[in-house]
Amino acid sequence: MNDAKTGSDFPNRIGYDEALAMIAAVAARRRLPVETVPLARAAGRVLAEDVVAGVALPPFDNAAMDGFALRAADAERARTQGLRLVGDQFAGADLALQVAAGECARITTGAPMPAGADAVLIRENARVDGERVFATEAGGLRPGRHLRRAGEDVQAGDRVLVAGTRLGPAQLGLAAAVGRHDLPLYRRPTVAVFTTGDELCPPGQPLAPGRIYDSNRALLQTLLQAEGLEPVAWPVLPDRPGPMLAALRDAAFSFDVVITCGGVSAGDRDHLPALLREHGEIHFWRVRMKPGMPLLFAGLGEALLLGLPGNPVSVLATFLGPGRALLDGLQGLATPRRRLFARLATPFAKAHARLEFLRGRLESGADAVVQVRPDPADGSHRLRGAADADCLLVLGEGARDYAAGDVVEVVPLRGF
Ligand SMILES: Nc1nc2c(c(=O)[nH]1)N[C@H]1C(S)=C(S)[C@@H](COP(=O)(O)OP(=O)(O)OC[C@H]3O[C@@H](n4cnc5c(N)ncnc54)[C@H](O)[C@@H]3O)O[C@H]1N2
Ligand code: MOO
Repeated sequence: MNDAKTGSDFPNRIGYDEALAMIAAVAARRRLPVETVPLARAAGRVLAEDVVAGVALPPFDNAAMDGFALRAADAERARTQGLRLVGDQFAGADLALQVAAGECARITTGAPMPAGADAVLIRENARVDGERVFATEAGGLRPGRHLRRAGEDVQAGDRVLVAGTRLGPAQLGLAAAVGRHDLPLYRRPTVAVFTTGDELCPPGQPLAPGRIYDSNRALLQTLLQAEGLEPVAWPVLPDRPGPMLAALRDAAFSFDVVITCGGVSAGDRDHLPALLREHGEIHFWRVRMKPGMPLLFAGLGEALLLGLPGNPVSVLATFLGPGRALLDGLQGLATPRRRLFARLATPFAKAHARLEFLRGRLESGADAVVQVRPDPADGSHRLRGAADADCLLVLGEGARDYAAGDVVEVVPLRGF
C-alpha cells in the first residue's frame, strides 16, 4: 500500500499476529547477551542454559514426620512389647545409626533414615517408657510409611530447568535445592521512555489552555516496572523533527529499546514514521488492531524502537501485546505467556474487522465460570475506564457479533 507521507517500502497495516511474529523474529536476532547472576537477583529473569541437577532430591532417604524410625515388620511387636531405642537422629549430620529387628531410633522430619529402618512411627502414636518405645497405634505402618526416598523428586543428572524459562519463586528454589548459587541469564533490556507532544504538561504544574497532563509517562513506566525493568524516562519530546531525532538518537546509543508514545499517526506533526524511514529501518508501521493501529516498530542505531500511539488505552494494548513480545523475545523467553480465556457476560457487536481490545471486569461465581464484562464505553482516550477495569479482552480479527457466553481471550491488567 502506498503512503503519501512516508512511501511504503516496509510492511504496512499488517495483521496483529503478523506483527507479533515479526517482533519475535527481530528480537530473536537481537537476543541480549548472557550474564551470570546470583539467585538473589534472578527473580523474573530468563534462564539462558539448562540447569542439570548435581545432586538428587532428596539427596538421601529421610523422615517425613517427627517420631521413631523402625522396621515396618516390627509394627505388631512395637504395639505389644515395645522397641528398644538405640539413638537419636536429628536433621543434620548423619550419625550412621543402625536399626535392627526389635529396635528403633528417635528421628525428626528431614533427618536421614538409619540403616535398616524402613518406616516412621509418628510421635503422636508412640509412648516412650525409659529405653522402650511403644506404638499406641500401629495400623498403617508399612514399608515406606512417612519416608521420603532419595531421588523421588529429582535424580542427579536430571535437567530440572530448561533454557528460556522465566524464573519465579519455585524455579529459583529448585535451582538452590540442587546447589546452584548463580545462574546464566539473559541480560535485562535497558529501556528509554519518551512521551511526545507540545500539549503535554508534567503533572504538578499549572495547566495552560489547550494542554493536558502527561499520563502516558506514568502509565508506561509502571508497565515496564511490572516487567521487572528500570525504565529511564526522558524529557517530553517537542513536536519538532530536529530535537526529536537528536534525542532519539542519543537514546538509541545507550539503550536496547526505545519506547515512544504519540506522534506516530497521520497528523501533520506526527514526525516519527518519516524520521525513522529516513534515519532508521522501519520493520512495520500500522497494525490491524483497535486501539493501537498506528503502532510502529523500527530499528534506530543500535536500538529497537517501538512507537506506541498516544492515546492512553492504545498504550496499554500495544504495550501488553507487542511491547511485551519484544521484551520477552530479547530476553530469550522460550515459552509464550499463558493465555487466559473467559466467557463474555454480555453480547458485543464488533463494528469493524480489526482485532479489538476492550476494557473489562472479570467475575467468577460459585459455578466456577469466569466471565468478563466488557466496558461499553470504548474510546482509546478514556483512561478512567481502564483504571476501573481489571483486564483487557481481545476480540479477534474479522467482524463478528459476539453472544453472551462466547469465549474470548483476556489480558489481566493487575497482578500480571
Ligand atoms: N487522520 C487520521 N487521524 C488519526 C489516525 C489516522 O489513522 N488517521 N489514527 C488515530 C488513532 S487510531 C490514534 S491512536 C491516534 C494516535 O496518534 P499518535 O500516535 O500520533 O498520537 P498523538 O496524536 O500524539 O496523540 C493521540 C492522543 O493521545 C494524547 N496523548 C499523547 N501523548 C500523551 C501523553 N503522554 N499523556 C496523555 N495523553 C497523551 C494526545 O493528546 C492525543 O489526544 O491518532 C488518531 N488520528
Ligand atoms: O486505534 Mo487508536 O490507537 O484507537 O486510538
